[in-house]
Amino acid sequence: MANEIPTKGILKTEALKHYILETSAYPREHELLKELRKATVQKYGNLSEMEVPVDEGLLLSMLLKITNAKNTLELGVFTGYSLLSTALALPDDGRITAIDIDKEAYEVGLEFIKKAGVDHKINFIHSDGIKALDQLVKDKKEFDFAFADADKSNYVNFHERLLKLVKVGGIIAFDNTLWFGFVAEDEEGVPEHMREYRKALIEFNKKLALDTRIEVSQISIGDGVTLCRRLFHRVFYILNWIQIQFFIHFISWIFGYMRVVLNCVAFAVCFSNKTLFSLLYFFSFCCDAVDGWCARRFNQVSTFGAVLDMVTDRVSTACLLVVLSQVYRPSLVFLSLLALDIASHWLQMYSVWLLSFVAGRSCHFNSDITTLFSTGFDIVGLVDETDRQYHSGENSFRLSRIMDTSALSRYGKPKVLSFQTPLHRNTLFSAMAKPVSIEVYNPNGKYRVVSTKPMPGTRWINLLVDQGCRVEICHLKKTILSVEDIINLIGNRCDGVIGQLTEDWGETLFSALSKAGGKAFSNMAVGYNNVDVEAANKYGIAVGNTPGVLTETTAELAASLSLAAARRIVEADGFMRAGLYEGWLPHLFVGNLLKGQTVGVIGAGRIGSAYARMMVEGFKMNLIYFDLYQSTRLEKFVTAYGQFLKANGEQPVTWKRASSMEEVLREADLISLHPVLDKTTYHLVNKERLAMMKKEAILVNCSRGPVIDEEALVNHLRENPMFRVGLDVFEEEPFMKPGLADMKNAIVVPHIASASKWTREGMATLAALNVVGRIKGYPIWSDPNRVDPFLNENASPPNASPSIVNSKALGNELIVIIYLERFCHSASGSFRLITLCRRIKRTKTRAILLDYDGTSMPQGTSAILCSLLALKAERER
Ligand SMILES: NC(=O)C1=CN([C@@H]2O[C@H](COP(=O)(O)OP(=O)(O)OC[C@H]3O[C@@H](n4cnc5c(N)ncnc54)[C@H](O)[C@@H]3O)[C@@H](O)[C@H]2O)C=CC1
Ligand SMILES: O=C(O)C(=O)CO
Repeated sequence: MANEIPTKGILKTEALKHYILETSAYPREHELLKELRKATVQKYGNLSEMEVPVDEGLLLSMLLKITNAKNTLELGVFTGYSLLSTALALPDDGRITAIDIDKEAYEVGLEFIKKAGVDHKINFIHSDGIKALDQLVKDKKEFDFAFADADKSNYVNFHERLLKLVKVGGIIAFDNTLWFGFVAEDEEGVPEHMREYRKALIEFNKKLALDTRIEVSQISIGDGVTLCRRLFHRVFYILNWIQIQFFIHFISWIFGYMRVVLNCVAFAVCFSNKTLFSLLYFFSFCCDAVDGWCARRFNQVSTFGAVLDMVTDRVSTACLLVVLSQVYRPSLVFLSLLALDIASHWLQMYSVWLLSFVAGRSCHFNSDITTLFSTGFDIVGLVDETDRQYHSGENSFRLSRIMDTSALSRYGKPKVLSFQTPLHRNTLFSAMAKPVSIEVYNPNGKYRVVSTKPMPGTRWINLLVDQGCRVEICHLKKTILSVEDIINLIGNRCDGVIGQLTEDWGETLFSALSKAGGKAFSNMAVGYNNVDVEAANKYGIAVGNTPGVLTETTAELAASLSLAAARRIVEADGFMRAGLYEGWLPHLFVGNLLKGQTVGVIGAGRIGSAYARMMVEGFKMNLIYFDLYQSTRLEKFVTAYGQFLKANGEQPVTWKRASSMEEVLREADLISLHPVLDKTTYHLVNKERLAMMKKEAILVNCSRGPVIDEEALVNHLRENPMFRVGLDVFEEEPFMKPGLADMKNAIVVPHIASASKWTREGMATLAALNVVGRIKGYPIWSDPNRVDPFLNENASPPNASPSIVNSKALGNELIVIIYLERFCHSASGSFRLITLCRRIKRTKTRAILLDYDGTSMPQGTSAILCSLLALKAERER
């Protein structure tokens, strides 16, 4: 009994603990964790209780994912249950520094860690905890997350070190902080061998509760886990080493007053003695007053003020020296004043180091303001003249401008700044109230490109950085940025912005961008109804969009909504989850069969055509479409597919180009809207047009919300329960018109039609290339329907902007794109290609030759070679 360890858990009953484990923990436990648990019990028997319990392992895993931790520290590994849980939760490039004095136990788990294929994430340090932590502190390592489960009597010491190692906002988790529940029991009832840790943990818990550097949450899982979120701010001072103004100010202020007092005393003494001395003292006193006035009046901004301040300062000291040496022994006076002066300067200089000593690792000094704003310091002390120009690479910042709230808030991260005047203090505090977070890549880049939102993938960032851009990504926790927010982001100097369809890009923003020297804006969207292109033209700013890359993804969502509406999938899902399903019934959720019915497409552009092809080919539907232009390729596709079906003895599909939209509405069973949103398509589907549709028709909208009059739609849905809609977009996003959410015959999703990983990464890439292309003066890709060369991750993109919607208005040069496939059918095609290539060469037009797979051929490839390649490719097909 003496060395037995009670089972872990502080819950009311064992049964409750088992309930938790059986119900939610064991079913979710990774197979290899299960095996590791068994192996630990086999080797360590009852001591295996030292291992992290399963539900705690799941908590750790979730915490790591929620916090996007990448670099973690584990202190006390034992056989590695929490280590394996962590390794499984971290991304592939995540890293764990694991420290334990017992290598043998670690090796028990290593086998399973290797089996899981996550051993590359672990750096095991076989060492005593304190020693290893000290070394990490010395090496200036930084972690997102730390898990401490080692010698409990050392928790206080671990904590101090971990606070230096875990970044601000990062989490330190201490295990066993309720020590089998013994922390709340009298010592007598606690087994002797467990008393030492009980005592240490009681002390430790008290300390944590009072520690202002952290936020604490005590979790009653296992035998207690305490989560500490590091709050302690890193202090960052921009210093001008010659004038450490903040401290000089503070101390010279004290000494200044001391001098005034001294003067007064001396003045009083001397007055009774000699009139001349009194006059000199009086003069000295005046000098001090002028000194003070100068400091306030000019705030040391103007050189004149600073010089005057300095001169009066010196004169007043000199006067004091002269006067005092008349009264007392000159050498004594001189020496004591000199000592005072030196002491004051010494203090001024060293107070900064003193501060750094007090703040420890948290205090950093630098005069590079770019680093300051990009490294995420929480407190920034500006210790300098307010109008100093800071340089960092090619970026320069005027501190006085940064002091302006709007400019400051765009840098976001620094929250508190030291200051020289109340004016600045107010500005800085109002900036603090509005924290914005900006992530910066390539701080020394030549061109400043701002993205108003983080965008998926990293290729777009890399491409911008490769082209010499400093990339600033706004992480403001606000879904829709206001015009003001974006003006702040643009700031004084900005070459280009990547924005979102939720932002209002009109006159105000284009004017601000133009003033900041901007040349390009790109929507991360194909639709650009949020952009006033005329205003952009006025300021000579290129407007980009991202066509093509989202065609199939968007069409797939339209198809999904069509099926979900036709087969009532969402309604049925809700029914099932509500526990209403009692067994199969002939009438249960009967919907529409699509095969053989007519699909209507309004707006048969890229997405509309792709959707039509999916529905025709996938579900053998007949097509009726309406568009301002004929879609020959779509018609050819349906004709060919119809012939194929016929040849196989099936009912052929048909197509029809409607002469009016109404014709589509009347005839189709399923209608999908894919036009652009402009004046002609606003409320295209209104009350009257809804009434024209079949009572059991399905309407899908993956274009833009205002294409449908949503209020009229809600009424129509209410009056026609068999009419169904699938909506991805809404008239006043993010809101739905009253009543829509209650309609069972409506399926609503939050504007996710283009939300596939590949597409969103591609959209980001196209948007970035639009912007950088224009900044660098590249020509514009003339075929936005074929943007594949820009999306090929294995090749450099062509030196062009993929899609600029106002290229004509701006008079930009277009790139001529030659598709080999168009010329490769015959020798005559090949000859035409040679002629074309020669002409292009002669006229010095920029041209890009596209191979079959969409990759661009090296510039300057000879025409003959191209045609040979074309012929060869044709033969291989
Ligand atoms: N919900 C979502 O997440 C997404 C929505 N969209 C929306 O879909 C729209 C279409 O995108 P794409 O197919 O790539 O553009 P697109 O330009 O290839 O196709 C638009 C088609 O609408 C036609 N059109 C214009 N005015 C019309 C009118 N009054 N009546 C009938 N047809 C008209 C045009 O002739 C063109 O064929 C975008 O403008 C965007 O607003 C696009 C992608 C994703
Ligand atoms: O590209 C667009 O227009 C979108 O709606 C993005 O999903």
